[in-house]
Amino acid sequence: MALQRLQIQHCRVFSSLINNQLHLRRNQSVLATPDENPRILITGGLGQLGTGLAKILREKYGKDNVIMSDILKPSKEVVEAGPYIFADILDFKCLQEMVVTYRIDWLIHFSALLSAVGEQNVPLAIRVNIEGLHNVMELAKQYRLRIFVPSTIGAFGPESPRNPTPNLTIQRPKTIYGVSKVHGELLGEYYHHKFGLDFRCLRFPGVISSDTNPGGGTTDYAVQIFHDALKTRQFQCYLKPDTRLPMMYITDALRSLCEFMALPPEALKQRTYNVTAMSFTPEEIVRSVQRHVPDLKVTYAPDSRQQIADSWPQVFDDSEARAEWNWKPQYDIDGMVDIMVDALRPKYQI
Ligand SMILES: NC(=O)c1ccc[n+]([C@@H]2O[C@H](COP(=O)([O-])OP(=O)(O)OC[C@H]3O[C@@H](n4cnc5c(N)ncnc54)[C@H](O)[C@@H]3O)[C@@H](O)[C@H]2O)c1
Ligand SMILES: C[C@@H](O)[C@H](N)C(=O)O
Repeated sequence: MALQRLQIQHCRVFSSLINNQLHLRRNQSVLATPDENPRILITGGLGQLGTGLAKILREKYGKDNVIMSDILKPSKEVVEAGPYIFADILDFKCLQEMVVTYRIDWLIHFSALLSAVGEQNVPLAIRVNIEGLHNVMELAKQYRLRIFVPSTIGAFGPESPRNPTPNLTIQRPKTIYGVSKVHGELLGEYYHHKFGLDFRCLRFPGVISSDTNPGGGTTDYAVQIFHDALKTRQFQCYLKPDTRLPMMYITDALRSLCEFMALPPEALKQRTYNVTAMSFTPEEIVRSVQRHVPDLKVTYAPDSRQQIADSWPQVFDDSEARAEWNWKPQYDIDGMVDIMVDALRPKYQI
């Protein structure tokens, strides 16, 4: 099948003579963001969120209707699961070729450097998180795509109310990650008002999952604790024991995204919503994990991530998502810990 032959390929420059406006006119009728059977492109698809989302969307919309892209070498499992294409988010032509070739309707933009790694390489974070965003936003405008760009609790700063942090409040983040996310929120809303772009954005808290390694965030201690507890029964936490942060189990996070993306445009009163499920501190998750691993020993050695965490929301107010499109999480801290331990226990054979 032609589609299968295209699964792994380096993107070629489609044509130096492509006229974007001509494409826009030709494709307007066929790329009309259908709600029932959209063709979906996920950028940064091999990360923590993309891996799980592709499975859900492929079950719902069909394997060949969900195109994964990233700059990482894919595993055999990824290749066999459906179309995967190498695509650097900084390469506009490459992204454009994917959108045209696969007749994409929805673009889920996950390529990013997260908060802690972003602080280690600010120029790269600016390129990937801001220039990359400009590329996908422009593509979505030109080809009339429905576009999802995740934001984060990291889009707030110490001047924001931290307990709780409402949907609309002052945003003065102190990381390049947060600055790039506020830029994304504002640019998306601007494109929506100016050009009618169907831009959608959820601000996620720390997401906890078992099937991929997290990509260098400040909340990732809440994933690492499971691996260390099951493997060595010892865990060193880089945050202080009483650092409270909003969190969410991945099943809830991805369900919120799928429900939000499936809403008809007229059902949305706003374009950017807070979503969350729980808030806890390191000492609270330690107690919950100790229900399964009673001899777990924990030490605390705060590092530069403490300063980031101290500037972020402690409790996230997602009442507007709950009221306006019925968002409701299913996992609390103990429910999340039970499922994480069940999922990871076989890996460490205890
Ligand atoms: N995981 C969380 O806790 C969380 C919380 C809030 C928001 N988010 C947001 O969700 C999105 C996905 O997060 P994640 O946890 O899956 O991150 P991740 O770090 O696991 O994945 C990001 C992916 O982007 C890819 N990438 C990096 N540079 C790229 C480039 N030049 N071109 C193309 N791809 C590139 C990486 O290879 C990686 O697979 C991000 O925008 C992140 O800010 C995540
Ligand atoms: C919170 C979220 O954006 C990510 N997990 C980070 O800590 O950077």
